[in-house]
Amino acid sequence: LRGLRAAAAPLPVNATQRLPGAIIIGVRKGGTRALLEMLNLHPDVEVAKAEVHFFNRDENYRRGLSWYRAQMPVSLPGQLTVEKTPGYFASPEAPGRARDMDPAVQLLLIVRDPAERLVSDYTQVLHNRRQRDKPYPPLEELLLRNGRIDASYKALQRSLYHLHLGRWLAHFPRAQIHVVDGDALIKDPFPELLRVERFLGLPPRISISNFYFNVTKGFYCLLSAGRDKCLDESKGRPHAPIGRSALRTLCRFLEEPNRLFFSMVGRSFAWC
Ligand SMILES: Nc1ncnc2c1ncn2[C@@H]1O[C@H](COP(=O)(O)OS(=O)(=O)O)[C@@H](OP(=O)(O)O)[C@H]1O
Repeated sequence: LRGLRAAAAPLPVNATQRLPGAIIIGVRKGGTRALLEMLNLHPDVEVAKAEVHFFNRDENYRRGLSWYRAQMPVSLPGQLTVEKTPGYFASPEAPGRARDMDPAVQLLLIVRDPAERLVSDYTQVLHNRRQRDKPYPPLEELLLRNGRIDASYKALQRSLYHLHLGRWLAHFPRAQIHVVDGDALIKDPFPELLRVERFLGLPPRISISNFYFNVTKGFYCLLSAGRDKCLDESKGRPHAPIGRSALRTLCRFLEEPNRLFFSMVGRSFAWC
């Protein structure tokens, strides 16, 4: 009955759908869903539940900002609307289009060890192929050609963070992009969330008691208003295997791209 009453309660007159004030632009498999759900714990934040793919898909972009706004949740004045589409980060068109929408939009980029990210990316594609009874080559076949890294492999391209960030920095100042450490978010999410709140100019409302480690899931899950939420089984899948020598070759290949990324963001990460 309480649920029914709540559903029937009229919305305040100033409740409406608004364009996002902050966007989680990627990276794919970096922890974008976890970050969005964690931010949603904040009372001043409303999030778009589904990925919108507005700036990276022409067929959506052509529908215009009114279509984009219609994908957003209802919010009150003073609340921040947030959406996440990991495909934005590597999209050549997304940075300019996002800037055209709002040059002041706040950007969140969650990164993760790029070798680990690549394996996670491969594992997701493999899973989707298997669901449709379609074959898919082993990871090493896609990653290596004659023992050398095949730089055209899409999942590798997506791990070259410096290339993609360079395009965003051509349209936005560095200070407008907050980098979240995705590996830290897995191990200890609360400190990362505190930094995100601060960057977004939100009062600190997310508390350590909103998080608990779920041993069965093997990840932190969320507690809010007596409700318990873990991410679904597509997050935290066992990764496909990669041989030690292939991993070494990959890590060596990533050294220079990682170094370039570190100098762009002004910090370094303990990656492979
Ligand atoms: N709390 C919590 N629970 C579950 N999973 C968590 C969590 N925090 C971060 N992660 C990591 O999020 C990874 C998936 O990233 P994304 O949500 O960005 O993936 S996607 O691009 O939207 O498909 C996913 O990657 P994989 O482990 O490779 O599946 C998780 O490691």
